[in-house]
Amino acid sequence: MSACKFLPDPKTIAVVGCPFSGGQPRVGVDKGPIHIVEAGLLTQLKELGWNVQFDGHHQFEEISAANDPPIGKLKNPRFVSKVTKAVAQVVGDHAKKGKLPLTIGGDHSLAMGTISGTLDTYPDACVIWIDAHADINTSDTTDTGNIHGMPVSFLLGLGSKVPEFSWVKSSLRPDRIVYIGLRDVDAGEKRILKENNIKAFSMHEVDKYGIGKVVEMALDHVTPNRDRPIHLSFDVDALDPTVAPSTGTPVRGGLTFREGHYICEAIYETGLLVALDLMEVNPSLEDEASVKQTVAVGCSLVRSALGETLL
Ligand SMILES: NC(=[NH2+])NCCC[C@H](N)C(=O)O
Ligand SMILES: [Mn+2]
Ligand SMILES: [Mn+2]
Repeated sequence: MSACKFLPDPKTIAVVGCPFSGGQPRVGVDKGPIHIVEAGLLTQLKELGWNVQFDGHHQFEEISAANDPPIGKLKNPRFVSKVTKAVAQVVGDHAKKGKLPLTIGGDHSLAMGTISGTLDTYPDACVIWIDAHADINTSDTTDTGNIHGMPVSFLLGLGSKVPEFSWVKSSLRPDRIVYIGLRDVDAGEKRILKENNIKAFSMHEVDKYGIGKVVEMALDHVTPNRDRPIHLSFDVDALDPTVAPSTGTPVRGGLTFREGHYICEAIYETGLLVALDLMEVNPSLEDEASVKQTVAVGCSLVRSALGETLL
């Protein structure tokens, strides 16, 4: 295992299971991590040569805010804030101990926490965000009020400040994040991407250049000298719904099975990966075969990002 330049031996993955759905309205995404672990992911990672540490899924019920009316348009703001803050702490602690945090969601609002934890440990880290969506709405631009559509704006410090989220590490620079897979971006989000010069490779660029070139260009943008720690945040809805059907906001025209895995393999090969998120697997959506397929593809994406090769 070549693994990561930033991690001491023995190479250890700290699995952070986050059964959380408060950043969006569809029930079931909180069951994602349980299904993924039950499918045998931890054993599979051990077989790749990793030490795997898992202290059980987080129990967020205790911190659920009973009285949590919207703040502006934001839904469940206190609950999302408390949970993601706890996740930031856990992810940051693991990273500071030289482990690679693997966070399994749960909805994508969790990335506010995971990336805050990464930035706290590696201030010059960059983020590669794989998604059908840009998740960069601000508290001002959001149509839905669902916080899973907003984590990136908080991390960049964009939009009106929401005191509830003042703990979020808003030190991410707009030139240290790059997107791949976008195809459902709200009008306000398009404006934000342009105004902040944020690099994004939509499915149009994947079609035009091919995934190999796109990943190379993405890496050239965020780490031209291949020396910065990488946080990979993978929303399973980046994949085409025929590949990963069980997710809350599916959008047709997505990444193929191989394109998704290629991204993960290529990022592993850089030796720069320091943290990984797998988000938005919802085992309550679609039929049993679809759930099995989505959980299996989630596991194999993670294996590819953590060193599984085809040969
Ligand atoms: N993580 C996700 N699946 N996000 C979907 C976001 C959809 C839409 N842009 C919104 O703000 O609500
Ligand atoms: Mn998405
Ligand atoms: Mn997302």
